[in-house]
Amino acid sequence: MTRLLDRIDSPLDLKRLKPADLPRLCQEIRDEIIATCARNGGHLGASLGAVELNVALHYVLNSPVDSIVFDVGHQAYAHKLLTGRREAFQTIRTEGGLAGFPERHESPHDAFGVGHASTAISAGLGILEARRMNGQAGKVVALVGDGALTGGVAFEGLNQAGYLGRDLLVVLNDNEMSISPNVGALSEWFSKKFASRTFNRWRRTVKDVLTVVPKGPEAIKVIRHAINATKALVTPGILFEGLGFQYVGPVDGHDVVGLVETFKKLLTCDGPVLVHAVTMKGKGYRPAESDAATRGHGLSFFDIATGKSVAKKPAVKAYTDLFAEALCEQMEQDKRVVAITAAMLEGTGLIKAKHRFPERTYDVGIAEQHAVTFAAGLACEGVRPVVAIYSTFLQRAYDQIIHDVALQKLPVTFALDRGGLVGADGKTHQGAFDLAYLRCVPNLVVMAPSDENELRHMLATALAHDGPAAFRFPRGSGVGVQLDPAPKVLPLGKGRVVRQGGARPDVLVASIGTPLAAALTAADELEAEGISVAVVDARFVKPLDEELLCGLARTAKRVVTLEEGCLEGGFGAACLEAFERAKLLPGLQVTRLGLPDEFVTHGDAGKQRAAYGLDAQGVARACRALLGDRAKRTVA
Ligand SMILES: Cc1ncc(C[n+]2csc(CCOP(=O)(O)OP(=O)(O)O)c2C)c(N)n1
Ligand SMILES: CC(=O)[C@@H](O)[C@H](O)COP(=O)(O)O
Ligand SMILES: [Mg+2]
Repeated sequence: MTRLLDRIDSPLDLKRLKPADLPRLCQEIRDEIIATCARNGGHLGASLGAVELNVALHYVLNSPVDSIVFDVGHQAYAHKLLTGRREAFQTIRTEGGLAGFPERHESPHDAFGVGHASTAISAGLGILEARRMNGQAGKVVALVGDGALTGGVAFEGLNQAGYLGRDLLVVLNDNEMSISPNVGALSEWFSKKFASRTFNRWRRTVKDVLTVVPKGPEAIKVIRHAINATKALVTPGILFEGLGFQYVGPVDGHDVVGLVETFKKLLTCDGPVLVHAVTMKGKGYRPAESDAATRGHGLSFFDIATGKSVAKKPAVKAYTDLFAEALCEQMEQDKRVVAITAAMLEGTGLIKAKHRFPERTYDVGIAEQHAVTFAAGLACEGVRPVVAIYSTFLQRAYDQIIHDVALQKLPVTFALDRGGLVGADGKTHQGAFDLAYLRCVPNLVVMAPSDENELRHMLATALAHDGPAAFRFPRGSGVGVQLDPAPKVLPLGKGRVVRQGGARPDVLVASIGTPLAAALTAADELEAEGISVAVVDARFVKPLDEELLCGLARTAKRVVTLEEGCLEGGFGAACLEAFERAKLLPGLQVTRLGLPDEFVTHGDAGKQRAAYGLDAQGVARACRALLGDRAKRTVA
């Protein structure tokens, strides 16, 4: 039997199906998502859980005249399949293939680009308002998860949407999960939904009774008051009603035919409406349903029959695990140390701390801004908070870092995971900017470890420092070095010479963070060609070891700086500023290696490193280029 899915080249084809065909289509979409994620990895659980919501919305809407604005965008796989990208879907998250998240340039049906959480309501409202101003038609639906609703910006959007009273439809996709089980008072409030089903039944009964009892105005007032009072006790709806939304729900988010009926009705309503759909993360695929926080959220390659990963197990421990162990070690020794994550217990490794020190490990929800200011408050009272957030997500909390922490010199430690290239998640998730965005903040110490030992030492250094400090480390495996017996506190602002390169090296390679390994391999290669290379591991971007770097640069006259971060304002830029201050410019030849001034797309991080010249060959090439004819002669 041919698949219904194969007949759908655009949402218009979907509308040709009968409602009764939709459950079969949903099953076909699920199979396609599972098969593709098994090959490419991807956000399986969120996408499986939102199949019916995607299908029903496209069935009733007229995209791209009408827009679905996704939150995070990791639940949009069915949307991609229904909007002319069925064939390309198998390339998702791979080099040159479809992005894992909605991207405006990829399709006119991707109304808003996304990857970070909590943006859909604000963006959707903006789109709707612009259409009103331009006299354009087009409905707007914001599809938001319960996790995303723990981010303050979602409420900022609700606040304005309720006030403006525009016809925005917000679909709350409530699976009681963020990546881990959703946390917080809001999440507990939502769990009242089951009680609210009972309430809805009771309200219907009361309405039936009211049709038969005599209707004096006083009696009706009393009964209405009683209904509202009861409702306040049992439904999550009053929260949204208080914000000016009409609340509908809870509805079954997997009943595609029911959803079509509900959406049809709600899209004719005036004013903002929030429909509360109850779904299950990983729906329809047992391994993802039963292990929603890990297998259900995001996976690399897996075996469809068992759901077990078939990705090669790395021989060396990941930096994330090492960081988590180092943090537990510090928490063990110092009761003042607490750990904070913004909904990323698994991703940051803090789940280890949560198990060992539940009272001192906080998951604050997808609320990076709050995480940082909460840490600032803790630090005011002598607590030593370690805020573990991915480099890309800490961008959310920039003013909090500056205004709440650095300005007051509060001893908060920032552990930035996923610093540098991240691979398949692409543009929205690259840890490209951290060194640049942190370096310009006064009072902040900024470090990047080159291996596992350095990471442990930098955590100890940050905690020993009476002020704010940050260090960033990459996604993936460490180098595999033997661990020192104990972490050490490093001298602030001091780099280390890892390779002397003789009394008069031909080139200085100044490296920050894990690219050091590439610098050392390049130096070996160049030495075999008769080129002597000094290699410095700067350790600190701020304070920068200007004395060391300028001293060596003065001798070598040629410098290659190396970082896995943006060139604009990053480590290399810091070195240039130092050289300028030391009056070494002009007179010094400097090549800066790093990420270019563009958003780096999804692909294989290793290949991307090579393409940007950040691997050993790239470093060697840059050194040879600085030596020009001399290098050519030596190589010849
Ligand atoms: C600002 C930000 N912080 C953290 C993340 C990482 N993250 C991706 S999905 C997710 C959970 C989202 O939960 P929810 O919105 O309920 O969607 P679900 O996965 O349950 O469908 C988190 C924390 C992110 N994308 N953006
Ligand atoms: C959707 C999202 O933002 C995260 O789930 C992200 O994909 C995490 O990726 P890793 O934890 O595998 O780096
Ligand atoms: Mg959720």
